[in-house]
Amino acid sequence: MNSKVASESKTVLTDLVLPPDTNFHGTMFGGNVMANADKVASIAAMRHARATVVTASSDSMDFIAPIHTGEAICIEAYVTYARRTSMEVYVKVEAENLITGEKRLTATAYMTFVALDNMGKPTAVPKLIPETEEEKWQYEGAEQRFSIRKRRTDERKKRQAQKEKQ
Ligand SMILES: CCCCCCCCCCCCCCCC(=O)SCCNC(=O)CCNC(=O)[C@H](O)C(C)(C)COP(=O)(O)OP(=O)(O)OC[C@H]1O[C@@H](n2cnc3c(N)ncnc32)[C@H](O)[C@@H]1OP(=O)(O)O
Repeated sequence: MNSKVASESKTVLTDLVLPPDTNFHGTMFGGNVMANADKVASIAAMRHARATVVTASSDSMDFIAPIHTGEAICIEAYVTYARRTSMEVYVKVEAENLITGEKRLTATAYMTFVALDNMGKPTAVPKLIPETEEEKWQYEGAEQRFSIRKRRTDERKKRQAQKEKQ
């Protein structure tokens, strides 16, 4: 299967944060941030795979700073690593003060998507070629993040199997 460069998957969304998107503090609901991040990241994964995808997991999403009503939410995502059928996607969420132009980092996450074929079964995706320094740094860290994720998944499967035996 062909290889693809990371920049081919890059996906960006900018939206205005309005009162219905926000909570009692006048800042954007964390759940809304996560839903938007999932949407942008899934587009990045589909651009890489050129297939439909499902979200398999999301590593912890760190909420670093709030996004206020009237600011823009800017989300950027790209594929950082491709395994056989799964892809790791890095998502970065920033807030932009539209008057001053100041941008702040507000959240980051690594999400994993699995490409599916027409039968809904996992299907192979192209390998990833990192080009920029940041892409190479992300690519090199992916193996370690994968092993942490795998340990978590294996432990869950083991506990589940033990429960089913009881
Ligand atoms: C005009 C018409 C156009 C039509 C065009 C329509 C386009 C419309 C597209 C919509 C797209 C929107 C995107 C929304 C995204 C959701 O909202 S999806 C909804 C939420 N997610 C789900 O419901 C997923 C539920 N989970 C599952 O279905 C299964 O667990 C999975 C993820 C398919 C994996 O199944 P499995 O049996 O474990 O498969 P298995 O073969 O063991 O593993 C497959 C791969 O998954 C990986 N994996 C499995 N579990 C995990 C895990 N927990 N963490 C990380 N990786 C994992 C494995 O490592 C493996 O990776 P590779 O080594 O192959 O690279």
